[in-house]
Amino acid sequence: MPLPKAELHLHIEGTLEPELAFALAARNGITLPYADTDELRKAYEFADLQSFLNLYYGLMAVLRTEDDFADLADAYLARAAAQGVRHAEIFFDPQAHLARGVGIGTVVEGLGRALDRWGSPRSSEAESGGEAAHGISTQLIMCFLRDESAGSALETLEAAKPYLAPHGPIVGVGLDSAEVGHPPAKFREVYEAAAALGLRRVAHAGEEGPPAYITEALDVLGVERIDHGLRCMEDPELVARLVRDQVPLTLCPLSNVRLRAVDVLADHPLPAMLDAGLLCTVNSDDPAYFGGYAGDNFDAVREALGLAPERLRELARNSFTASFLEHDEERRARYLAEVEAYEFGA
Ligand SMILES: Nc1ncnc2[nH]cnc12
Ligand SMILES: [Zn+2]
Repeated sequence: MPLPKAELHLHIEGTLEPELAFALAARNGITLPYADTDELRKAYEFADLQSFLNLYYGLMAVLRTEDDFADLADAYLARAAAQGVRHAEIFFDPQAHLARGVGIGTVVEGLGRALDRWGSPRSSEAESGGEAAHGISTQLIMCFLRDESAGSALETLEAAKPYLAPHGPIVGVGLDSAEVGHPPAKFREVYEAAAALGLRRVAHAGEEGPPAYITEALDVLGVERIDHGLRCMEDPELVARLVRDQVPLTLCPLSNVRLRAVDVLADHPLPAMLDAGLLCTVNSDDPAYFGGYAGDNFDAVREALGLAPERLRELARNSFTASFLEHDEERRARYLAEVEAYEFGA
């Protein structure tokens, strides 16, 4: 049985496996610029974030209908459940779909169908095929593309209004896409508007961009978690602040290797970050592209960095502590109790 965990940094579009991409392309009459899944997989050699983003946005062409988004989320949730994920706060990129004529309603309604299906225990599946016996609680976080304009982000927030919590599944806003040259302050106004709507706030910062972007995301955007935050380690004062305030960092170790933020996993600063007292979590980012889902990331850091079982338990505990479960503290307590009761090697 895998260690129970929450996944807090997961782009649903980044769960599009090559097999599903080809199936959706066929369903939608789209010709992909790759002969087959092998050729597509061979293209997953990334020099940096931008080279990944180019392929990632291109492949999204196959996502057109509510059914496509439902199938995408269904496939992710099945894999995540099998790897011990109990709760997932899922990013999506509405602007990347709107640019192709796919409205936010299609995306959210489609994703929502799968999220609802997985929201409760699935004992019948466990009985029939040994699949995960538990459901997954989920929330959606809509990300603004930081290489698009602030005005476009504001329009996107406006379009999302029918789907916001507490009536809809969107609980928060995030900031993703090409980081360097697009500092957080560009999005001050839309984050203020999001706060006024009662939305939670997170942002990618310090993945490729400098530690100053992390500080700016905290000070100007008022974010509650930093996505990645890897480069905080270059600024001891910033580390001291993140430790003091216990600001969660949603690290993505396999992503960092594939996008060349670190050379090899054995060089990842995760152990030093934990030793410093940072509230680290381990997540998969874009698992279809980076070689593994949440549990695979846990396994990889255990092997490459020699993390002891109690360190892994700390990471799992942190994932629930850092999750946006304030509306359901009973559930959070139940998940945390599962983490404490988990027996390694069992
Ligand atoms: N790792 C990442 N960084 C920034 N934007 C992204 N969009 C999807 N994955 C991303
Ligand atoms: Zn990300």
